[in-house]
Amino acid sequence: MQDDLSSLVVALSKAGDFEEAAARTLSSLMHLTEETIAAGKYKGRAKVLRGMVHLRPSGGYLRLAILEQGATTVQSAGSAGPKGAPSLVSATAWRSVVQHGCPVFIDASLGTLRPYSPQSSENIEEQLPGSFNSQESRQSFLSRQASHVCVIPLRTVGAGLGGMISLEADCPTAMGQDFIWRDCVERLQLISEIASPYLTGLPARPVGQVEVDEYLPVVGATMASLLPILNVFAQQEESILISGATGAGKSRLARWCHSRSNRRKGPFEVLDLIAVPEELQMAELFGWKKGAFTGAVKDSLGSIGRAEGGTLFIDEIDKLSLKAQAGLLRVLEERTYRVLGDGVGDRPADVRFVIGTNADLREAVRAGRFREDLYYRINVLPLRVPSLDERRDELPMWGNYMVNRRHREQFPNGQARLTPEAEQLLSGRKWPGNLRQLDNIIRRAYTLALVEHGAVPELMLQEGHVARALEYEGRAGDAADKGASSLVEAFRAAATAFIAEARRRGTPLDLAMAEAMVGVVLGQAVQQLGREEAFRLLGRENLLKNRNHHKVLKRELEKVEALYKELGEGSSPFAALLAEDEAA
Ligand SMILES: Nc1ncnc2c1ncn2[C@@H]1O[C@H](COP(=O)(O)OP(=O)(O)OP(=O)(O)O)[C@@H](O)[C@H]1O
Repeated sequence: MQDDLSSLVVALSKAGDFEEAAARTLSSLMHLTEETIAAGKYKGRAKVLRGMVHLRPSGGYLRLAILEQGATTVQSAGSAGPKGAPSLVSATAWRSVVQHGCPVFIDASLGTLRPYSPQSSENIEEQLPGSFNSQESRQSFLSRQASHVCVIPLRTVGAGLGGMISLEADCPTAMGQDFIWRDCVERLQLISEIASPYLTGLPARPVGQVEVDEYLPVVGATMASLLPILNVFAQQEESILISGATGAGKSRLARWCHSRSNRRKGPFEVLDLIAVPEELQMAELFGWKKGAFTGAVKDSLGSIGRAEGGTLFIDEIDKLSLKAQAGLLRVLEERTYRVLGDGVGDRPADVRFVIGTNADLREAVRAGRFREDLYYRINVLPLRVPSLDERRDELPMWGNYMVNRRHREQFPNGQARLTPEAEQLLSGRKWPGNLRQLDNIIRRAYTLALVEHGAVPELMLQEGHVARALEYEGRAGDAADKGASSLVEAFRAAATAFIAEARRRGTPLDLAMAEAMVGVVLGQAVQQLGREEAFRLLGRENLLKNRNHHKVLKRELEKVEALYKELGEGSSPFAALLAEDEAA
């Protein structure tokens, strides 16, 4: 063992990248496992199948390497291998090492796991947790002949759990019995500890040519290192959890995953929970039959039904009510769902889920707002989208891409570019609002450039254009970044709610009703601030001066009134105001 360890240390110190370190480590671990089998009662009856290194620092997957028995190089996320993307299900393994903080032995045939404790030889056996009860993870192990699995936490210096190593063996005769893991686990742990700094510290092997498309048009160094994992995730059937700051590009990445999946010919549906009131979430998810509740005038498909054969992206998952969480968990586990008010029974859910969040779901679990079993169930393939500030090398490329994309809407064969000085200006500042904020600045700068140069096919965005766009943003105050995007968000939320209502009703809602939004803002402002202050704040002081404000307020509030009536909601909260104005 001493010699083996010395040669492992030498090999690791020479390793140039993560893949090489993973191959050395896994081959040592598998070799030790084989020796242990050969020395025990399962000699000749057990086979070591493969080992995997999963790097999962907080937030998401970073790297994955798989060493199949007999191979000398790892199959990494970037090299899918002859059988396509490697199957990755590790929800159970991950959950158990996080929960127990020690090696865990899984008996996949029996569906049980045992945390290893050196102090006690007691076998405290547990049923495999949540996600495993669904049979899915268990089936995944069994489908690759893995009857027994040993999972070892991968610790990083000072940073806690950085990932795990799993070793899979095939030994049907050991079903329900203590397999060999207990005999070698401490040595397996020692090897893993020695390898940990190399596995977590070495860079990934550079990927070759990166293919870009409209959903991921710009790939800098940070995103390039995530692409292999993303590629593998895209091709799995399990749920992907995409976390990241607002505006960082989660929904585009979800689309990218769909476009690279086997379901790409199917629909891509989005359910943005920020726009769906809690009481409508179940209906939005599952759909309903006519008469299922008041207002359900005809049958309607829910998001799951509409995503049949494709992908459903559920954004802002932390907004899901506890009741709807139970419903979603059932879909994920059973792969069936029931339409509200449907007496016929369950329907199969042929849908792949991609989940988006910018909230800390672990915190939500701790606070009791999010079900722990659902958290682990959707956390099978986690990915954290880095913020724009974490991938600053992309800034000039994004700037050019965004301006050119806009320009080509007018001039399909034209070109718009940023000057090097303008690029530098973008690169020199922080982007708390991420891609969305950058897009807004580029849009403003583009308009300024058009005003100056006219609509010409070849357009240059100069430093001055970008500076003025930034200045404009600055003038609106430091809170502008947040304010502008949250105001847009608020409008977007209102629009999504409008669409959701139109769908829920099953009867057409006239688009003209959306115009009532102006009246809602105006009415609300007048109620909150008084007439004069409200008109001043909303830039309509002139109406006060020429005494046209009564007429305008009346016109806008009538639209609101009509909307309330149409929706069967009775009088609007501005009815008294309207009566007042009519009397005036
Ligand atoms: N591939 C892209 N092409 C062009 N613009 C993009 C792209 N990705 C992101 N953006 C810009 O960034 C904005 C935010 O992108 P996206 O909606 O994907 O982010 P998000 O992380 O899902 O945001 P949120 O959490 O607020 O829903 C887009 O509206 C667009 O302006």
